[in-house]
Amino acid sequence: MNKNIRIAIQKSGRLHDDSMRLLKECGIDAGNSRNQLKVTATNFPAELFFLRDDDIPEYVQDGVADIGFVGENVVLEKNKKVNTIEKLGFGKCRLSIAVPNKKKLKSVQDLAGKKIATSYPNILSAYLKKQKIKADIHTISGSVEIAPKIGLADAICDLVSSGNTLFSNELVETETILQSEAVIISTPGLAAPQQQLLQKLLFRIQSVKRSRNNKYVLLNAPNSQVKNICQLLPGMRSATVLPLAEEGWSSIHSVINETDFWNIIEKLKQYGAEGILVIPIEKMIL
Ligand SMILES: Nc1ncnc2c1ncn2[C@@H]1O[C@H](COP(=O)(O)OP(=O)(O)OP(=O)(O)O)[C@@H](O)[C@H]1O
Ligand SMILES: O=P(O)(O)OC[C@H]1O[C@H](OP(=O)(O)OP(=O)(O)O)[C@H](O)[C@@H]1O
Ligand SMILES: [Mg+2]
Repeated sequence: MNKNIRIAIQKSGRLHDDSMRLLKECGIDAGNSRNQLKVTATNFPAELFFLRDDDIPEYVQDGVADIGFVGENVVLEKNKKVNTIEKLGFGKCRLSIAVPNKKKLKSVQDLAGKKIATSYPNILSAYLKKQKIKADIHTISGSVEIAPKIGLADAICDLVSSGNTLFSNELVETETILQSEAVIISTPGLAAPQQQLLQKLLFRIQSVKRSRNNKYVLLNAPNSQVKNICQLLPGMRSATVLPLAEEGWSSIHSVINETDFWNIIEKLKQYGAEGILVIPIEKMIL
């Protein structure tokens, strides 16, 4: 019986490096795996399969791989029988409809009877059906943004992140169909040993994600403000307060969420905090 968990990762492309980095931060090392299609991790019972991202949902559905790291956009488009387990926080993008900026196609309704080029025919057709619009979907596997310019389509439906590709092809986004990021998918009916390994991996991934979203803060504050500052910085259980050598002052240590960071820093300054240090956290285990 296989004692390893088999993990499908994109071979090359947008998700490869972030997937490998995440595994590494979870203590799973695949050594120098650049040109191999299958490697065995050295310090975790895992095998990594390097595949085209389009194939990952099917391999996971069929149990060839136990789990896979892949974009939600691909999971929805392929519509295979897999379970989506966890968002990974990278590969963030959106699937949008865009039209040439000189054309008068402002709303979705204007797409009726038009030709739309996309690599996501299933997601697009479900969306158009929901909007009760009949349009002609033209499926292509890449370079979608060029389609209107070469007379292949009136509009496109493709992934957008910075918007640079749309801009340089004189396209404007009119509708967002889907927000996407990389996720873990798993095969239905995962065997017990692999289920245990998946739980172990998820525990590690959640600790890494939490640490990426939080910062360790150290600061000095007058004793009169310690209570106010501790309310602002509740930390994991509570802030740590230590006396400074200088009478009347304390050092406060805590953890804050990245998204609250600047708002809280401003308030800390108002409470007289000084010498504020903000330090990345490597792992965060509750
Ligand atoms: N511009 C982007 N910004 C952020 N994430 C993106 C972007 N474009 C795509 N992604 C995410 O990364 C995934 C992989 O994108 P990539 O362009 O590498 O795919 P691909 O060319 O189909 O690769 P493959 O050779 O494996 O088939 C996409 O499915 C999506 O989830
Ligand atoms: O909004 P932007 O930041 O410009 O990103 C969007 C582009 O990124 C993706 O392609 P990618 O660059 O991965 O190349 P590919 O088409 O070869 O997959 C996507 O298909 C868009 O073309
Ligand atoms: Mg692909």
